[in-house]
Amino acid sequence: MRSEGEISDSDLAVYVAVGRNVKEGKLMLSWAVKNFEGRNIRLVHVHQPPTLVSLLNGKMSTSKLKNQAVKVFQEFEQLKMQKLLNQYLFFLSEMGIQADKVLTETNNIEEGILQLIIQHRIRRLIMGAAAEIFHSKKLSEVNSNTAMVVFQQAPLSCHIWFISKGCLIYERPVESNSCLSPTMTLSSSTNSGGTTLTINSKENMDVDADNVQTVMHPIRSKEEVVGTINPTVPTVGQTSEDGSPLNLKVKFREHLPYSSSNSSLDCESLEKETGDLQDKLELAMIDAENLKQRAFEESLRRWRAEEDAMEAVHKAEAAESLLDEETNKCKEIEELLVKQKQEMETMKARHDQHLKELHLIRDQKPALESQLREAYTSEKELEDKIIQAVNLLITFKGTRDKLQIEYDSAMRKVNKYKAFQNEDPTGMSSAHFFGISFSDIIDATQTFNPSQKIGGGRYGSVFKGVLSNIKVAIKMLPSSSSQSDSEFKIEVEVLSRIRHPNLVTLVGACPESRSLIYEYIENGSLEDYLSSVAKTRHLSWQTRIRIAIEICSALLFLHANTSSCVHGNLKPSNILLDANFVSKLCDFGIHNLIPQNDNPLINHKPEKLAYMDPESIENGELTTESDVYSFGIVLLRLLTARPAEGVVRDVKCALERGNLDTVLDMSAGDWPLGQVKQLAYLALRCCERDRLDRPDLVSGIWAVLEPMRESCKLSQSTSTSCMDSTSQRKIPSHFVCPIFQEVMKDPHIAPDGFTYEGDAIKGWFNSGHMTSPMTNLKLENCDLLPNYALYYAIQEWQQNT
Ligand SMILES: Nc1ncnc2c1ncn2[C@@H]1O[C@H](COP(=O)(O)OP(=O)(O)OP(=O)(O)O)[C@@H](O)[C@H]1O
Repeated sequence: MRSEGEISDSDLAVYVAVGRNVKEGKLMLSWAVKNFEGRNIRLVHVHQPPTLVSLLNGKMSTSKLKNQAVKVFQEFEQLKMQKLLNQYLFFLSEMGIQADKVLTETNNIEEGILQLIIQHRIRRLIMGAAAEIFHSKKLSEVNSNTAMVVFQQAPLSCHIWFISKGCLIYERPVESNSCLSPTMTLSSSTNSGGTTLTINSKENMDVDADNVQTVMHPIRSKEEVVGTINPTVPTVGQTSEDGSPLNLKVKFREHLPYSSSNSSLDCESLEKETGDLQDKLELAMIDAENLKQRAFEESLRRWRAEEDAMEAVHKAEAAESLLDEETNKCKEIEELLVKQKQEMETMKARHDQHLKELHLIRDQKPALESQLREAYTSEKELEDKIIQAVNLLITFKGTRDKLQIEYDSAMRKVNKYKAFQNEDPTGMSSAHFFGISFSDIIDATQTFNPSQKIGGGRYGSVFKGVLSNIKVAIKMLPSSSSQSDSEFKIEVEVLSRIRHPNLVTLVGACPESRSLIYEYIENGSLEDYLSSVAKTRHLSWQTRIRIAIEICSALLFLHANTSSCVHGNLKPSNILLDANFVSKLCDFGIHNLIPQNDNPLINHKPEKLAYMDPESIENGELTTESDVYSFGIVLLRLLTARPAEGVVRDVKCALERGNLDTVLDMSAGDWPLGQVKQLAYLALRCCERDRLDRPDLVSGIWAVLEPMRESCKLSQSTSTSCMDSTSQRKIPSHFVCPIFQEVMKDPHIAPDGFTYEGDAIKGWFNSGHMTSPMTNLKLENCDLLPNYALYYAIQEWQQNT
């Protein structure tokens, strides 16, 4: 408790009543700080709670509003108020002033201010002089109902400053004899007429009559208050002519302090007073207009507030519908949950069922696994059986193919044998030689005397000898052959029937010793001439071309034969030259007497392999194209006399470089380069690795060689330079009949272009042949022409020798 006369905090503090107009409030605070430096500043604020019931304006009862919405609205208003006051506090704190605040909550602002003055024993109060819209520095009077009510009803001990736009408009100083007793209490009661404030104070009972009248009289309304200030103005209840309540503005300076001295009025003063009253009435009218304006603004504010309330109601309704929706969703979710629960239970039941089945399967697993193992085993067994069966099938197929080949070969031989049984073009029979015994062979070779040996290769050794006073060459085949005697005899019989001027004649055989007996050819082999180092035995280019033609003719004959005999071993060492340098092929068809298994290629010398068709080396198969390949190499050797290995490469290079003459064997004389080039290209084509790329013997090779025959003959007859002396003394080869092998007496030209002895060729045709004895090619006719030129040449040669 504070003792009487003791100065309290509130006695010294300056209270500043601030409203919603922050700008005005801050100006007031600035004024207060400036004029009351060092004093505590306290904010006075009356919070007007939201009047929901009035805002709703009967459109909706509060009961309809959810309590929650009301609460939220109130909290929102409180927050707004706090924010407002915080702005003031912050404003002061920026000036270094820590301020307090005193608050109250009531609908009536002036009532709230009065309550706070009394409650906090306020001695110094600063407040706005005008309503919010009327604030002005030029304001000369208090222009606010609130200010007027506070002015009128505040305890006289409270000094009040009325401020507008930061300027002091009016000041109500403290009455010298006024004081507020600490025991003073404030009671307020509300009746239908408005608020009544009563200050109960013993001391107040002693103050002068004017003050009592001002402060102690119950106040029923603002108008009544105003009316009590000046008895000359109209009293409460008075209305203006337009019916609006008269709200009279009081000019404080005129009325305060109030003077009670009334003297008798004379007429002049009465008129003056009437004039004053009229002025006041006009002022009151203006005030009434202002009030009307304010009432309109109030209505606007209220309308906005109503709008806000309606919005809040809508929000509340929306929230309610949202709530309903959420409730419905909740229900749906609950239903869904129930459904899912049921599904879960069903699934669980199924899961249990599956689990049971799984257990059952697990129990059966070992049995199934053993079954599977058994199945695997039987599958493997079956697979093995299938593989075996397939292998067996392959073996059977191979055997069948082999048998088929053997059968075909046998059939061919049978056909060959049959064909040759009917053929004996020369009328020569060699059958009498087939009974040659091994002892005859021993005698003929002088027991294989090495001096009698004239050759030897992979097909055995060759001895010269004499049988029945005939010079023969005996070829001793390898004795290890797996061929039976009967097979050997058949093959030999077939070979012995192949007769051609350019083939060495097989005259007999000894199956016992596996030996073949050939006519003896005097002049050695072509290899002897080509590889002669001393070049003492050289061949002219004409002879070489003729040999090539003869060999081609012999091959044509072999290939065109009904049994289509492949030579299979064509090389210069198997081309023998007789006394007239007529070439004769030996060893033809010998590969049929020595099966390939008995004659591995591995034993071949590289020089000999060079003549072999690369394809036949790879697959062991001999074809007519194999002979073409060998012929190509022989031809290249005739041209170059170079070793068989590398001759293809050498000639190719020379042709590419355009200097073929550098690789030619110049011991043959002056090669006709045109023909040589032609022959070189032909030979290279024969040596193509792919069989299909090689030329055909008839259309590709014979067609090139045949035209060279005549030119070659003419050159040979005119040229003597390249012929050795021995050959000049010998019978010219073209004087000899290809069939009889004798100098012709009656030479005739046949349709194949060759000249034969008249009787020999006629006998050939008469025995039913329509082919050439030289080429075995079919002849168009059997017309013969006497070759008189040759006849006279032979006559001349015979006379000379
Ligand atoms: N009928 C024959 N008249 C004269 N000499 C012959 C006769 N047959 C073969 N010769 C001579 O025997 C040689 C060797 O011939 P043979 O065919 O056995 O051996 P090769 O050709 O070198 O080898 P391969 O056995 O591989 O054919 C011939 O070069 C030739 O000199």
